[in-house]
Amino acid sequence: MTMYDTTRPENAVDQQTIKIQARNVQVWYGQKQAIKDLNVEILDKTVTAFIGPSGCGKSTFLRCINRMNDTIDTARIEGEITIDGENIYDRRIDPVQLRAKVGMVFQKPNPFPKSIYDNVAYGPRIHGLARNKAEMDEIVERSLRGSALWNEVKDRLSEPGTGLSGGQQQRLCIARAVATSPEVLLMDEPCSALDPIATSQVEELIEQLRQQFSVVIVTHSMQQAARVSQKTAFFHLGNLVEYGDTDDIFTKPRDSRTEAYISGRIG
Ligand SMILES: Nc1ncnc2c1ncn2[C@@H]1O[C@H](COP(=O)(O)OP(=O)(O)OP(=O)(O)O)[C@@H](O)[C@H]1O
Repeated sequence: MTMYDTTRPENAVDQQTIKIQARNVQVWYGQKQAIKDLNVEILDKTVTAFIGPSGCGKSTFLRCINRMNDTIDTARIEGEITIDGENIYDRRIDPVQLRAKVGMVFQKPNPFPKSIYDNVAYGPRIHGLARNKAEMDEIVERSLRGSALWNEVKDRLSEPGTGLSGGQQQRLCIARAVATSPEVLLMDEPCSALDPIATSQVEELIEQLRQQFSVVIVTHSMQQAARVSQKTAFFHLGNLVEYGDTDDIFTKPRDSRTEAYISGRIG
């Protein structure tokens, strides 16, 4: 008997296509190294959880996958990250286009100070994804349905997104991220500001989203990692210590540091 439930049938990995590949990735903030020689292959149509003690580099590596670290002056990255075989740090890649393809949801729901409709329409508008109002309406509805929010907001699309509850705001942010039809969705502790009911709604949503694309989630909750992910990566002091099937990481970790973390001895 284990303390983590990894036995749900949907936790079986049924897709083996590599979506994201990182080779010899190193990241520095000024003189301080935050990621040390990281290699990993992240699968398509799979939820991958990043776990590990605070400050071990989970968010740093997550932000490498859509080049959000480009916005931090002191951050410097070496090595290679490819998505579908294409190096995302190539000079020809436009980071804004990349971020439409690799969406991100943050810890704290951060809707724009705009209407619910305009929050979702924002990305499609700047990327020219709709030719007319009818097409935009369709994208907004599809995205809100996809983030399990449509029924709650369909009669008040012109009201401010900031007027929704915390859990609704986070689902609005997920709708905003999926509106540009991304191929990868990065989630940095997406439930840490939510109550248990909103958390379970977002977790159900994650399971649906991974039918369409690759989801990578940073979480401090090992129960959550066990519930939502099929693959888990354990980080410690800037190293990716162990990566494998979630069931294996939680039931028979190979590295003593992983074992110590999941059993609550380091954290
Ligand atoms: N903008 C930044 N400037 C300088 N150092 C940073 C910056 N962001 C992160 N760091 C440092 O890089 C290291 C890794 O941080 P990171 O946020 O990636 O860890 P984490 O595992 O996501 O932590 P947490 O679980 O607490 O969010 C830490 O030592 C942190 O202090």
